[in-house]
Amino acid sequence: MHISEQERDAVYKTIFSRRDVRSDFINKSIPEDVLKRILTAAHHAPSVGFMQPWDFIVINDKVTKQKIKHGFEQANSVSKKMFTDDQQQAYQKLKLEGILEAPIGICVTCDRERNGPVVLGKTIKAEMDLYSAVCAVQNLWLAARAENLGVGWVSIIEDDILRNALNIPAEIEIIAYLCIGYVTHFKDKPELESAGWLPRRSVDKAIHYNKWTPKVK
Ligand SMILES: Cc1cc2c(cc1C)N(C[C@H](O)[C@H](O)[C@H](O)COP(=O)(O)O)c1[nH]c(=O)[nH]c(=O)c1N2
Repeated sequence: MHISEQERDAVYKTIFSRRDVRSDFINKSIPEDVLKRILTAAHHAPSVGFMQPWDFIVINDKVTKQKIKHGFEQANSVSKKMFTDDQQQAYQKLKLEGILEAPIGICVTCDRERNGPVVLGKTIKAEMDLYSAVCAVQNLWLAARAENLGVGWVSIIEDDILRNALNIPAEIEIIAYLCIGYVTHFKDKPELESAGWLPRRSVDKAIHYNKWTPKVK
């Protein structure tokens, strides 16, 4: 199947305008068919040995979200103290989640035992199932952007909070908690860039030919 120039441009537009959304969610529900499309896109991610190790828990219950928000708050206050005094000042101004504002949350999990103990492509590097589940997250993130839905990844939370709130057994790995919803707008730049936390690194510094070479940050 040939991809036209216009279709190619739409893919790049989606990639470059995707944002991690925390503060711009609006109170508008996501139609079932739209949700199904983005989850189907996630489900079509590449996976080691075609293992498809992911599951998607859709959270729309307020009490459950409140438990998760509380878990974030606890983890965030611990996290803040890990930074230098100057960084702490900047850190506390950042909004790092939209758990209650987003109409739904999606927890992406990884069943490491799916399809048995020996998996094609995972025989030497056991962590490949986890990376596969992250590929599903990225597919979801981009599909959501193409649907004009914002997504925010919340990783400042202990797994046990999500396990208890969402009934996730110990043998299932937690990959991501995502907040999803329609937004007032998509910001032009990452919030951490606008806030002066870190600049975007030049792509040329990330590209190496033939061997890894140390480069300035
Ligand atoms: C694995 C992982 C985990 C997190 C994130 C991302 C990823 C990939 N990001 C979002 C992150 O800050 C953001 O992607 C970068 O700042 C770049 O911004 P854009 O995504 O381009 O808007 C994120 N953001 C946030 O506000 N709270 C969080 O806990 C996390 N956790």
